[in-house]
Amino acid sequence: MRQHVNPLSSNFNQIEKLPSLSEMFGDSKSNLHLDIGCAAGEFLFDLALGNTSWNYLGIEIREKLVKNAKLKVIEREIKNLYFIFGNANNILNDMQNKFIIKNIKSISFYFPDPWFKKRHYKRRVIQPGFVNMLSNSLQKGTLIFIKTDVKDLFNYMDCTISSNFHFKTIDKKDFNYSESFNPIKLKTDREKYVIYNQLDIYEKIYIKI
Ligand SMILES: C[S@@+](CC[C@H](N)C(=O)[O-])C[C@H]1O[C@@H](n2cnc3c(N)ncnc32)[C@H](O)[C@@H]1O
Repeated sequence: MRQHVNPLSSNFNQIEKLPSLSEMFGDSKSNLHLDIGCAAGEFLFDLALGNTSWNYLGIEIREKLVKNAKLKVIEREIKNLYFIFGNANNILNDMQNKFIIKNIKSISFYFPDPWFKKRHYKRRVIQPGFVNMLSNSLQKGTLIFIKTDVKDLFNYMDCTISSNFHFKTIDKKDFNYSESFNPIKLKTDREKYVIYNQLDIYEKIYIKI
């Protein structure tokens, strides 16, 4: 099992300067989806190649994975996909990067690192302060998708997001995926593993009101 990267390490205090949306994407006006903790980005490559009318942005804290993903984007000449290295919390809290939050239509937190020990909960990517920042900066109507196979982590994320009154739960049954960032319900690597091993999946969708 891989060692989780501690996002609170000072290694991640330095944030890479992000290019503008028009430097990141061929058509900067397309709807933008942000995937937080995208690992090697396989899910985003599948989405970007299958759904060229959306732009996709991945943030990942493991630098090597991001370097490789960036090289693959260049080699394959994909114009609607971009990767950022670093701790998502630091990147999105940075004033210079507010333009990203203002422009996103949806965010996914799919199978984030669970950090099982109570003293490590503060390393989990979804934190009250982070949700508060999102609620202050996201446009109304922006969607947040969470998924995990860890019940305790699901309860923690759900409680953190639901206790912010700017976010309302959307009933999954009423949700029309065909117009979302993931029209054909592609799955992440972790989700494929979880399904193969017949583990439970806990998920929820929220909308900024
Ligand atoms: C369990 S993996 C899941 C990967 C992928 N989302 C999936 O469903 O297959 C969680 C990923 O989140 C990354 N990660 C954890 N904390 C992060 C943070 N604060 N910012 C960015 N990435 C983070 C980890 O390095 C890891 O690649």
